[in-house]
Amino acid sequence: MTHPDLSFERQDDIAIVRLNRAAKRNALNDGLILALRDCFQNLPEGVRAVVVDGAGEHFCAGLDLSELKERDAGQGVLHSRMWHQALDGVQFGTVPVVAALHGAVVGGGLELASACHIRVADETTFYALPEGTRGIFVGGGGSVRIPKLIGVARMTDMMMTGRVYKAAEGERAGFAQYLVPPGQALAKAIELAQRIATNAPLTNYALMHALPRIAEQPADHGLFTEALMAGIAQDAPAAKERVRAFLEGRAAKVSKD
Ligand SMILES: COc1cc(/C=C/C(=O)SCCNC(=O)CCNC(=O)[C@H](O)C(C)(C)COP(=O)(O)OP(=O)(O)OC[C@H]2O[C@@H](n3cnc4c(N)ncnc43)[C@H](O)[C@@H]2OP(=O)(O)O)ccc1O
Repeated sequence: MTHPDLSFERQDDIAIVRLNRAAKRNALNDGLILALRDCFQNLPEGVRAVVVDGAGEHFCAGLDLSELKERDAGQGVLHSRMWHQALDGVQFGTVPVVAALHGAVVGGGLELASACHIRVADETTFYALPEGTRGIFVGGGGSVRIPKLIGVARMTDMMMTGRVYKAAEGERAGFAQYLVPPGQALAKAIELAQRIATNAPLTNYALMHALPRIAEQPADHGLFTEALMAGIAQDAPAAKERVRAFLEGRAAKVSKD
């Protein structure tokens, strides 16, 4: 994985993917979005969870606005689809992704954070969607993902008024599941990723892929899918070993596959 603005660090079963463009507050230009897409499409074998964070004072300042001015409507649609590909790769990829947030999580940065499965924010974090006040629209899947975290009404208010949510209010609104002291988001995200990496892969797969789909389905479809997942999951050797270990009062032998 080689891109000057995206770093990749392997730590045993987990990987840390870092936006590394601090001088521009990790603003996402086309090169960086494509690098992110390629990174999640080509995770090395054995990576069982990923942490995404940003270098410097901020997680991410969103779309690189210097690239916006050159685009017509048709190019804009394709650009948005490119972001969708990249961020779908985060949400619907192969392994769980934990976002470590600090400073600005704005615009496309919030879209990236919302594609992750768990968000840890430190107390310097703030959330905003400046798209509305800049005369543009979200294009990285935000209109689909962000209302699922905070609701349509809050998102509409943020986009219409430019409202900024500070860390604690943002956590209460639903942006983040964990709020930690300044500078501790990465350590907490790594701790969570390491814990998640010990889950049975089928469990993580079901939680990443089945759960959000079930939540969208009419009740009878959802219950049907849930029953299938319940049956498949409990039949997996990893599940049998883990339940047996609990009943026998010993540590489970955790397999790597
Ligand atoms: C429409 O189709 C789309 C849309 C999208 C997604 C859209 C969006 O993301 S819109 C939101 C864009 N982002 C912003 O409006 C935030 C702008 N930045 C800031 O408000 C601040 O920089 C800050 C993040 C709060 C940080 O403040 P501070 O620490 O004081 O840093 P600055 O001095 O302001 O900036 C330093 C340096 O970085 C450059 N920079 C910052 N943000 C951006 C940016 N978003 N784009 C480009 N450059 C940025 C800033 O200009 C400074 O540069 P210097 O050269 O002057 O040092 C998705 C997909 C679609 O299809």
